Amino acid sequence: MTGYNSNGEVATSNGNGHSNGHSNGHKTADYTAQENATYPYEVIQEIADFITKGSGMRPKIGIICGSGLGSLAEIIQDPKIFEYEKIPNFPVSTVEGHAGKLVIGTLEGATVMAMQGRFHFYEGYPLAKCSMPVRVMKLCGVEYLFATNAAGGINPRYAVGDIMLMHDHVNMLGFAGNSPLQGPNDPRFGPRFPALVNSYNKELINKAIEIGKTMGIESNVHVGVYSCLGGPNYETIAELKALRMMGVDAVGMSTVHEVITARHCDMKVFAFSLITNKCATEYSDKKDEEANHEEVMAVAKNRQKACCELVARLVREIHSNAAS
Ligand SMILES: O=P(O)(O)O[C@@H]1C[C@H](O)[C@@H](CO)O1
Ligand code: HPA
Repeated sequence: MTGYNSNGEVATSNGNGHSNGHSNGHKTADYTAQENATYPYEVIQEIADFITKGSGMRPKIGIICGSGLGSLAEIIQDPKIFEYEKIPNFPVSTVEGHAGKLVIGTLEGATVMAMQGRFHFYEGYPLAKCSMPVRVMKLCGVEYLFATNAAGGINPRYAVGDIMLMHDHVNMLGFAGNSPLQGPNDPRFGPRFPALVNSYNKELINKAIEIGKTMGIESNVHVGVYSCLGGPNYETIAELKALRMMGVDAVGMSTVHEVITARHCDMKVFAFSLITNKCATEYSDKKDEEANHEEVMAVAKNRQKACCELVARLVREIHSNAAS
């Protein structure tokens, strides 16, 4: 099978389907040359076949779990679990709070696949590689992408633990000339120049607002604009001020390239940020106002129940509407 080895060269996998180039047990990013970052359709198809044949399932909804939100995948029943390391040509997760497992099974009657662990630009992966699993989902049969993330709240009205339903984004990596769609375009995935207005499905946002009301958390649910920066460093005060002036409500290091890839191949997208920290937009010497990953993980753990419930109820809505 054709793939890429850790030097970015075209490689042929061995008998057990491994060609990830990380056999020494270290979880380090599998560096791939930029020119090889766009996976050919056939390679994506092989990965999708590996998953659908291995699980005997064709999921309709794909879920990407954000930092510390891997428990979203633990509510899936009768799961078939694939470790990323065992999936041919799949990258590996290198970040704490991203387990590196693909979980396929049933949630509220629907067949879903969830990524417990996503790939970030700061891990050393090109954007096309970060969002390649979205194309795998598409060829597995996924029609709806749910993407979740941990983010810093810039909107002063947001509190730690709130949920922001994404209705738009500002693609800062795109401003810098980076896109997951760079390189040759394969029209079997989508058009060369996709439009991104209305990327976030309004019907799903409205349903999620209603679900928030029935959960009694309506005052903790917002609708806002997310921006992705490259990371891994958190933002400076000047950057946060600039983002706020641009209309950004929450900032993180993911999701946008996944959404672009999903919209390119015509998936319906629902995404939300869990606000894990408030971003200071004024200068201060207070150490406790500095963002840190431990706090992000701790807040995510505290709020995982509400996040799981929101996801499960929205999946139920989609499934019951499709069945009726
Ligand atoms: O994968 P997400 O976007 O949820 O993770 C956020 C961004 C960084 O990876 C990390 C920073 O604490 O959390
Ligand atoms: N900035 C960027 N990414 C984040 C943050 C933040 O404040 N919190 C969680 N992920």
